[in-house]
Parts: sequence; structure tokens; C-alpha cells
Amino acid sequence: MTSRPAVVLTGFMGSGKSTVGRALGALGLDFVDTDAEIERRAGRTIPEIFAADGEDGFRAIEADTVRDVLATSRGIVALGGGSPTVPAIREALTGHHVVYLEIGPDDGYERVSGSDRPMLADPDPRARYAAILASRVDAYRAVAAQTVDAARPVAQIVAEIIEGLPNSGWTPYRPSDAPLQGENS
Ligand SMILES: Nc1ncnc2c1ncn2[C@@H]1O[C@H](COP(=O)(O)OP(=O)(O)O)[C@@H](O)[C@H]1O
Ligand SMILES: O=C(O)C1=C[C@@H](OP(=O)(O)O)[C@@H](O)[C@H](O)C1
Ligand SMILES: [Mg+2]
Repeated sequence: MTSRPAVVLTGFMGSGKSTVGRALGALGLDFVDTDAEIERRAGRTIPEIFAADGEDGFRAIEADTVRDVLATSRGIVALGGGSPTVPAIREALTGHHVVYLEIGPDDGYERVSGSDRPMLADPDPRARYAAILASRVDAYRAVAAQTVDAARPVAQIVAEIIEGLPNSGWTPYRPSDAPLQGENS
């Protein structure tokens, strides 16, 4: 049993951190989405937190929550897209198996357009999406141990992440691992 999360997912909004994290977790580990954990702790939605406390207020809650989750999770953790921009979170990510789900501005925007993500509340959300993504790419790469092309089906992304796990990492349960009846007789 590792003493850390098996996988920590980073990447921009729409790269599929929450979706891929859930799919990885379904293979046999706990899954924590730090945004969901923020909402649970605050008793407010992320748009409500941004509206009341601004982005700085949200980042402060995010820093506390992510640090706690990294210290306690032994499973799959999906971060919010802005986590690697927060110095305290970057520091806390040191030594973790961080996987960067890489998505381009067109593919990524198609997935989140029309959502209520507060960072995209702008008269030109497509341009804002591209601008924030460009400003964060270096931060994602800096924290990542593995980079995966996220513009592909979820099953392929999951398979590539499993292949990239360090030896000491989690070995997912696959039904094909189970001995066939009568195999050893
Ligand atoms: N690999 C994928 N292929 C197609 N659609 C995807 C993929 N990954 C995520 N999505 C869809 O994109 C949207 C955003 O995904 P989500 O997991 O919330 O991203 P993130 O947590 O990185 O912001 C969701 O509607 C989800 O179903
Ligand atoms: O990129 C960002 O700054 C944010 C991304 C969101 O998470 P997802 O990346 O899961 O959409 C959420 O944490 C918040 O709205 C801020
Ligand atoms: Mg998410």
C-alpha cells in the first residue's frame, strides 16, 4: 500500500480530470475530486464561492483542501484546473505521481462551453479559455511526471495512465488478472 495518492490528475478545464479520475477510481481505488471536496466543505458551489469571495478567496480554500487531500488520499485525485498556479499547491505536489491531461484550446473549449465555470465568465469565453490555457501550460508541465494526450477516448487515456504508473504504484484490478477456473489444476 502506498502512502500517497496513486495518481494526481492535472490539466486545464475540460481536459477531463474529473471524468478520467472517476474512470480510474472505478478500477478499484477511492476517487477524490478536489473541487467536489471544496464544495462539500464550504457548503457552497464553486460559482457561489467565486461570487462571494472572488478568485483569491477560492484559491485560499483550494490550497487548504488540496493539501489535506494529498496528505490523506491513497487513491485517485483530480485537481481543479487552476491548482498548479497556487504556490502552496505546487509545493505540495512535489514527489507525487502527477499526470498532465493535455488538451488544445479548440478541443478543450468545446467540452466546457456553456458550463458555469466562473473563470470563463467573460464576453468572449473562447478567447479567455485560450489565453488562460496558454498562461498555464508551463505550470502544468512543471508539476507533471507524465503527460497524456487528453483529446482521445477516456478508455485510451485510462490505459495510458496505467501503463505509466511507477513500479511502486497501484496495480489496478482487472478481471483478466483473475485465474481462470481450473487454470491451475
Ligand atoms: N476524453 C474525453 N472525450 C470526450 N469528452 C470528454 C472526455 N473527457 C471529458 N469529457 C467531457 O468534457 C466535459 C468536461 O470534463 P471534466 O471531466 O469535467 O473536465 P475537467 O475536470 O478537466 O474540467 C464533460 O462533459 C466530460 O464528459
Ligand atoms: O481553471 C480554473 O481556474 C478552475 C477550474 C475548475 O475545475 P476544472 O478544471 O475541473 O473545470 C474549478 O477548480 C474552478 O472553476 C477554477
Ligand atoms: Mg473537474
